[in-house]
Amino acid sequence: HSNRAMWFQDFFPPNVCPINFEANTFYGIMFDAGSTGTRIHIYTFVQKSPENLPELEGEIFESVKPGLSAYADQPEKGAETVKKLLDMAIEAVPPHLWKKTPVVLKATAGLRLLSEEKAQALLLEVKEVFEESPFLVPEDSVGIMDGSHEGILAWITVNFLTGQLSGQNRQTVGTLDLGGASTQITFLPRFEETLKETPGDFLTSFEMFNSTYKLYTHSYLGFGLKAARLAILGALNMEVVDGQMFRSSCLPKQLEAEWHFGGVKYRYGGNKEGETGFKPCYLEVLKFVKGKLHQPDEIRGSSFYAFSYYYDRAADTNLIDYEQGGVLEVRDFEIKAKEVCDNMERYKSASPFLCMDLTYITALLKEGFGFRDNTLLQLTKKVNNIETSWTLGATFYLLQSLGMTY
Ligand SMILES: O=c1[nH]cnc2c1ncn2[C@@H]1O[C@H](COP(=O)(O)OP(=O)(O)O)[C@@H](O)[C@H]1O
Ligand SMILES: [Ca+2]
Repeated sequence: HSNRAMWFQDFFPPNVCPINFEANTFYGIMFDAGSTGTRIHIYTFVQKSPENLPELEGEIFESVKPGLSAYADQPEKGAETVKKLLDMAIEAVPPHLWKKTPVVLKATAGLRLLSEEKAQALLLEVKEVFEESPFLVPEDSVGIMDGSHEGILAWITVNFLTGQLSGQNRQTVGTLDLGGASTQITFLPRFEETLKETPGDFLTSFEMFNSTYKLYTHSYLGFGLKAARLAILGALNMEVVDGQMFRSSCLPKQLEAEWHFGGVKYRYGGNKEGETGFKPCYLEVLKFVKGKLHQPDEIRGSSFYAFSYYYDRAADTNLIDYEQGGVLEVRDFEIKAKEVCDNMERYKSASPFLCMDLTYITALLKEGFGFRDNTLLQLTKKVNNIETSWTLGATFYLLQSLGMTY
């Protein structure tokens, strides 16, 4: 890959000069194998001049459901879903750049929760799909990502996209990611006190764009939204007896239904005779959340970027616009949880879990992380038309390791 300036490039506007265009555009393909879906991110970069960092020009994004972990017993079928997405990259990347375009897949909590054997079988099939493709397949192109990397890379993405990693006046923002099976919190501590009171494995130093950052980050496995539902129902890690019913005051009274998760069938329903509504639901949820998470004092007064299921549930209940996102206070989730849980009949056409999900989010923020009622959350799905996902941070890291950027 050559990024040397060509003597003639000043004679053409950059978008017209064909040689210039070809020499300076490159691609990176990053797969996110999440617990609820698999996603492809195809990033385009342009190196405008040899002395500057490549600029991110755009992204093509597509996703499929369910995630790889749903194919635990059919790894070939799982890899087939990856191949379908990879076909999009064949369309998107010009053929002469295929060999120079790296492709990587990182799996998160869904595969972390599978047995080693089943997870490896899935990853092996995916690796074969990559090897058969025309793209550049680096070492370690397929694997399970460390939870701490998930948080750090999402933090890099958001702070890069909001311009906090370059120029002066850097004011980085913390990030909150709520997945299906795990949840992450990441921020740059400002106070010495925070570093002192934080367990060592919650702090990670890394280098990016010629700066070193020491971040607070932690991934809580089993605290994603879907895993939390099972825990709240009391069904997590249970030997489910055939036909056993799990009931909760967070569900509509008359509800009785089935849910398939991790290859197990669960029957669940409302408290037919007993209580329902926000109060009993919050108490149920607290039993699962309280005392389980580290609470750094410093975050109480700062604002955070929040995405994934925080975003989805806020959009589902019109707390924010689905396209634009918006700014909320922590208490807005509680107000909405009360409204939904105390009027469950009115909301049951949406999702029977809406009350439980909103109550869990409220409890996670307040009692889990220890945020204040008025802590501000910036709900964001895209910045400058780029998805706020750890995948962009991971792609920077990949390009850096391949010597395509620095
Ligand atoms: O790139 C993305 N764009 C939009 N939403 C995303 C993206 N990546 C993840 N999500 C959201 O993340 C949530 C699901 O989490 P995921 O399946 O990644 O679980 P995990 O992180 O626990 O493995 C959903 O709310 C989904 O919409
Ligand atoms: Ca995720």
